[in-house]
Formats: sequence, C-alpha cells, structure tokens
Amino acid sequence: MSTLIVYATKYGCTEKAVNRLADYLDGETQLLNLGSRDNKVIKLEEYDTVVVGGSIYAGNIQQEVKKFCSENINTLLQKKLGLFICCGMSEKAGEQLENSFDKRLLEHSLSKGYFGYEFNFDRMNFVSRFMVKKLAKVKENKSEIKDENIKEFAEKLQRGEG
Ligand SMILES: Cc1cc2nc3c(=O)[nH]c(=O)nc-3n(C[C@H](O)[C@H](O)[C@H](O)COP(=O)(O)O)c2cc1C
Repeated sequence: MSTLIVYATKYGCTEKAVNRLADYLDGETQLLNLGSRDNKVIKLEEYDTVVVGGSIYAGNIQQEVKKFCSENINTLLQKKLGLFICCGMSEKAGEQLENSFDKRLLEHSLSKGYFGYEFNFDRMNFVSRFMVKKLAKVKENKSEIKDENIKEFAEKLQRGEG
C-alpha cells in the first residue's frame, strides 16, 4: 500500500498527528504539507490510498484543504480515502468534520477521524490567544493528541471498511 497524507497545519498539531499516523500505516507513506513552499510535485495517480485533513478554525477546515479537495475530487473518489480533523472542541468534532468536506468525499471515505488538539500559546498572536482563552477557557499550553483515535483510523483504513 502506498499512501499520501495531505494536510494543513497552523501551529504544528496536525503535523504531529500525521507523523504518528504515518508510523501506524504499512507500506510507503508520503506527507504533503499544503502550507509548505518547497513541496515536490505530487502525482496523485501514484498512490492507492490518500488521507486528507487539517485543523479547524472558526468552525471550518483551512482553505488550502478545501481547495485541494475541490480541485482533486474526481481523483479522490477513485482512491481508498481517509479524512480527519484536529480541533479543540471535541464535542463538536463530528459536526465540524462533516462541515469540512464535500458530502461525496465523506460518503466515499473508508475512515473518518478526530485526532485531538493542541493549544500552543507561545506561537499564537494576541488575537488568537485572546479568542482561545475566552472560547475554550484554556489559559496555558495543552496537548491532547488522541493516539488511540489515530491508531483506530489507520486500522480501519487498512482493513478497507467504511
Ligand atoms: C484562533 C483559533 C480558533 C479556533 N477555532 C476552533 C473552532 O472553531 N473549533 C474547534 O474545535 N477548535 C478551534 N480551534 C482549535 C484548533 O483547531 C486546535 O488548536 C488545533 O489543534 C490546531 O491545529 P494546528 O496546530 O495543526 O493548526 C481554534 C484555535 C485557534 C487558535
């Protein structure tokens, strides 16, 4: 199995999560950070499995992820597909995941995951810090990456079950 993991991250949480996912997947795995400037040209046709995900800001996934999905939807619908998000409000994870991806991709995906969250105050600007303190009621750095969820996601994807 050759897998491409496509993701976007603002403060690095999603990057940590996809590195863990790569460890749980068999075969060759390649990472594509949509926010990075020095990406190699990726040919989606070369992968039989594609995982797409990112983190949630103001209820939605980053624009780069939306753009990638809409530009490649027909190819993604031919792949073994996994979709995931990282987000701070775990009780809203299901709803926010459904908001983030096209219905056809959600229906086609073999595995949908919630990979947890991090709040990294050292890297946030003043406005973000203020919003997180007010809305999430968190005041210091916190890391809650859900290793069990990532493992389960990888297993489901590899079993090929919906
Ligand atoms: C300004 C800001 C807005 C956020 N908005 C949401 C939100 O609407 N819903 C949510 O569940 N989490 C929200 N979060 C939490 C992020 O999704 C979470 O911190 C995530 O782990 C960040 O991942 P990243 O470092 O890969 O970008 C927000 C965080 C910040 C800093």
